[in-house]
Amino acid sequence: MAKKKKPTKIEPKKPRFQSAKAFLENRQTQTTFGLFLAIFAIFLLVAFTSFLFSWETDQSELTEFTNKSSNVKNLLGKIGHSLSNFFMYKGFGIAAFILPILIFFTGIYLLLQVHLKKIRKSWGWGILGMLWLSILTGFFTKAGSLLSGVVGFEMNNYLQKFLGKTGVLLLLIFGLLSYFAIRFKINAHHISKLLKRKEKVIGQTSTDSEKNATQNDPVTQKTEELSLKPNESIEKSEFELSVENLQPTIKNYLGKKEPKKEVALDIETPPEEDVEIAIEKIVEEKTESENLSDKLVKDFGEFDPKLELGTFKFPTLNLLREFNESISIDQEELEANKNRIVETLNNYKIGIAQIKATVGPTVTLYEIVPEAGIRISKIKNLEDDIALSLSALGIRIIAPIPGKGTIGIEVPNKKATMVSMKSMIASTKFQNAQMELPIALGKTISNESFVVDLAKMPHLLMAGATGQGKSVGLNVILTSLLYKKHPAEVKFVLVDPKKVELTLFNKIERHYLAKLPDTDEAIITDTTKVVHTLNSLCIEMDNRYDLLKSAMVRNIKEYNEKFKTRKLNPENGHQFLPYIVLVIDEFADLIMTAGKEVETPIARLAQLARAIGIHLIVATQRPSVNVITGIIKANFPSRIAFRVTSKIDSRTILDSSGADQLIGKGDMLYSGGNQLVRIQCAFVDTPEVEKITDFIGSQKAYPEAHLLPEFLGEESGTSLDININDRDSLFKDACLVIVRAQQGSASLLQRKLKLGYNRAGRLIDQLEAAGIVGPFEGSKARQVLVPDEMALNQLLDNEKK
Ligand SMILES: Nc1ncnc2c1ncn2[C@@H]1O[C@H](COP(=O)(O)OP(=O)(O)OP(=O)(O)O)[C@@H](O)[C@H]1O
Repeated sequence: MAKKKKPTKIEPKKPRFQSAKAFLENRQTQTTFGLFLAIFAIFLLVAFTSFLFSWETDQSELTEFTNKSSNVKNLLGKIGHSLSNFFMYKGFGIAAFILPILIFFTGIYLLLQVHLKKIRKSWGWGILGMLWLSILTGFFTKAGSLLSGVVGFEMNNYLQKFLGKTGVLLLLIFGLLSYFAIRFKINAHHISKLLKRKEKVIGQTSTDSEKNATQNDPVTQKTEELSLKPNESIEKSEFELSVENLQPTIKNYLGKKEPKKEVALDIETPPEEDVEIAIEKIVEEKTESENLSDKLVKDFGEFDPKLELGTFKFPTLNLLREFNESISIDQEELEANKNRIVETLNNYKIGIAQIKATVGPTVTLYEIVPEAGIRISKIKNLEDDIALSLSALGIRIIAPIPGKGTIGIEVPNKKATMVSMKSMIASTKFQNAQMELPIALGKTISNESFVVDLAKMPHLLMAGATGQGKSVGLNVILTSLLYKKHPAEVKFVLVDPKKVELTLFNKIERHYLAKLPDTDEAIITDTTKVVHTLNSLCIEMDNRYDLLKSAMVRNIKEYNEKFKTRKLNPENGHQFLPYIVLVIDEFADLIMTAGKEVETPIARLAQLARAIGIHLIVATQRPSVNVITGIIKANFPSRIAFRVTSKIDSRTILDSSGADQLIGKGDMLYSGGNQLVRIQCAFVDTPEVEKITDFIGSQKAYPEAHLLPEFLGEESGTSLDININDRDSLFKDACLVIVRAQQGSASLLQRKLKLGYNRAGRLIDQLEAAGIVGPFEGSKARQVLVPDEMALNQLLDNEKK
């Protein structure tokens, strides 16, 4: 639409006109412009009409345009007069009246948002008409006449020099006839038909005998018949019909040397010269001048996922506590540490060229430039000795500091400074973070706020011995997201086997939590539900991949952008996809009770879920290899280690030592792939979290928590008539374990076969059905009914018969 209006302004290749284009396509702009054109057209019309009567008297005033004392008679003043003078006198004479008409309709079309294709055509014809009319008027008038205007007269004059008067006249006639021919699609047939119609009218007044003669003339009769509309029936006498059938229609075609095939096909058609083919009017298929989704966006604006909770208010900063966070630099402490470092290194014959201290919230980094020729590994090997001589816990030596040619020695401060959540949330870095899921973790050693994007991580593994700040860390992550993301944009799935850590988030269930259908509590505390939820998330993941595929995008961000700009039809199942953050506290506990049943879906999610916006945060107290298995580790490139008790644990989490030298209380190492960063985790207290969840919880919420797809897990069957073919693939192994141990317990199977509780329970049921173990006996293990392996084999063989 706008293309026509101002083509130069919306040149699509030039992105700098993007905003101008948006401005021109804006509904309000178009309405205003349309109104302007309509009013301007009326202005011109009045001015032109008035000009017809006043032009001669007003002519002298033209030079006095700015002179206030001079007046014109034109109803629309000097401007009206000047415009009329320009378009009529100097332009096209009375033909200029076409101009306001064209402008008026353009304005109306813009107002009504009608397709502008038609008006484009009208402008073409209008301008041609204006030229033609002005030449015509110029033909009959003298120079200086208002009828033809200067343009009309001059053009006429010019043409006459080449074509002569008669030539110009013929040209004008030709112009007029071609106009009718093109515009109204008039051809020779129409004219002949018209003439015949006239004849017919005359015929109606003639005598009966004449009428019969006409009827008997098959040619006339046929023409008339065909010129009738198809639904107009005419009664024919038998005579007429027989005459019609007798017509040797083929001869006419042969005479015209039509190709044989066509003759054969058209053999039934009446004589050609009289047949008029009714050409169905070509209906031009409606086209849209702009992309429909653009139009939708223009009319309704972009889709706003936040609209349903449009009044939602983000938690305010004053809900968070303030601490005294100014780091006090203890000059004496610094000096003493420096002296001891220099001394210790000198004892080992390591000379120092330069030393620099950076005081962080919990540790101070001494950056050392050793003298030339000193081997870095030598310093690294002296780590324990230096720590001893500095008599401090948690010395960490970074040799060399990546990206710098220096060696770092981190020494804990005597007095650690707390990093409050408030300072993190208020930091410009967090506030201005253009991230999908920004997390304000804490402050680095150089006191910089450390903000990371969970969406880029894309999953986070968190470990640390008990009491070192893991739960606080999880709360920091969740709080960061609550301060930055609208309930429509992110949903949490919380797994908390300890049942205490994340309970506070229950208050925001209908805002931020996701849960399985038909469950009461959104926060998951029992293992069976965890397995179901993980499998349900896998289904959600598959569904989301299908959506991405059908939308032809690569990730959730592109998908949501496409959805927002209304390029995806909700009727085809498309919807705005919120990010899903799955938080699992006490992962070790889960792995112990459910084993592979949780490991497999977690690994699957971790491997595939990044593109579709499902992110995992897994926390564990026990960073042993049977909890953080290779498969889990491989899929969690981002890891956080709080203080752990051994170097081995540190290696399990970070693939390097260091976490064992941390000082606890939120002191942590963050590994985002290849580099370790020491961070003092922000501190958020339970009362603070409570205030935030209260603040959010008291606001208008969705009717229910975000529902995950239903997962129909195979519940542990209790029916004893289990089909042999439906048995678990590990049934044989389970039989052997039970018979050998002579103990019918599910936990034995769990341990020996590394199974989850559910599966082990199912196996026991199958064993009972097969008569290998006895019925359930409360807390006691079931009785084993098969004494040894031989008896077992016999039993199983008998079953097959
Ligand atoms: N970032 C921090 N800044 C200051 N103190 C902290 C920080 N994080 C934790 N602490 C202190 O450590 C204590 C224990 O933290 P937290 O409850 O997070 O430990 P945890 O690792 O979750 O322990 P557990 O595994 O037993 O639940 C807190 O009560 C607090 O006093």
